Amino acid sequence: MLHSWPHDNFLAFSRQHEWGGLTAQSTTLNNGVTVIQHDSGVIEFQPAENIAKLDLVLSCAVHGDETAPIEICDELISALMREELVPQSRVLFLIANPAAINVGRRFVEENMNRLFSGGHSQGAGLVNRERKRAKALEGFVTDFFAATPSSHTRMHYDLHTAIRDSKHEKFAVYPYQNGKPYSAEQLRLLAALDVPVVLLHEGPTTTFSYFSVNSCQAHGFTVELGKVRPFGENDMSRFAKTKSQLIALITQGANIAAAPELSGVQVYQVQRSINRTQDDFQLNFPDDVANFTPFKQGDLLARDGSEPIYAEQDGEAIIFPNAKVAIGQRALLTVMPVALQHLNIV
Ligand SMILES: O=C(O)CCC(=O)N[C@@H](CCC(=O)O)C(=O)O
Ligand SMILES: [Zn+2]
Repeated sequence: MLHSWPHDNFLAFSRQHEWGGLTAQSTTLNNGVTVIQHDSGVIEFQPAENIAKLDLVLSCAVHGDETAPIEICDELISALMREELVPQSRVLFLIANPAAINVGRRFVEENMNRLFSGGHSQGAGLVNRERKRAKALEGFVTDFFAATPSSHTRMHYDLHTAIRDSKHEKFAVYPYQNGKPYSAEQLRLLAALDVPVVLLHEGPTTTFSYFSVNSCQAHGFTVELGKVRPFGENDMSRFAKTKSQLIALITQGANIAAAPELSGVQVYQVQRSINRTQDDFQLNFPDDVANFTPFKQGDLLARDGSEPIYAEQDGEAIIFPNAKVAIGQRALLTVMPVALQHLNIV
């Protein structure tokens, strides 16, 4: 069924059609930009000529309560629709989970960011709307990147905010690279995005950003921009530098001066990804302990049933601790700082 198009706010439209399944519609703006609404929460901007040779995916609301990235994408989409911004790059915006936005929660039935790269099909016969949506989003991203030559720069920023405070307000998760080197240019672009701290995953995951790396050969990152807050409680001035860099990528492409030098980038290597396996999983530190808090070797971090979990080395720090995750899912990451010169960066 075709819906009035173009409507005056894509986020509101997407929240009205929260699980998608809509017929694609397109329009051409006065400035020659083609806009394709592939589905609810899936909108693509094609410049008349992709001068920048950058194909950029910006996703938000993989978790519905992480509102600051949703507000950023909403503002960028509206500015592009009003022709206040003229893209030189192809941009695909994904408002991943409008249903979770509508209930103000991380997810409705299942954590969408554990459903990519086949996660949506694990567990015999288990089907839910987040699994179907995750699979559909994989298709949109695959088709978006496949539509242009592999010589284009392919980038995917999956924009999040974190549940806890963090010693580093903004940081990116650099997904496992399957043995390929890390990109100096991408690290510098992240620093220019006001994201000077990077976490290197130690193996494959079922996150959205790893899907784009592993299945689309894109530069994909989970970008943590701040703290989870309800709509209207974000101090959007804290995201000004990030938003202006996103505008620069959209309007000038990745060949913009990725200003900051690598020397300003801090890198951590994930040491362990600790899953909750028992009903009685408890963290041994309070909720106000921030991401990147270091512990001493031998400190008790958590108990998984009767199994104690200790810090294995002095300075081992915690990331994303969450005792409420589903059984079998990640309850925390531990990381150690690593020197740039020890990494395979090109
Ligand atoms: O603050 C938290 O506990 C989680 C914040 C968040 O949603 N982080 C992502 C990280 C994904 C990745 O490891 O690339 C997630 O947990 O899905
Ligand atoms: Zn998130």
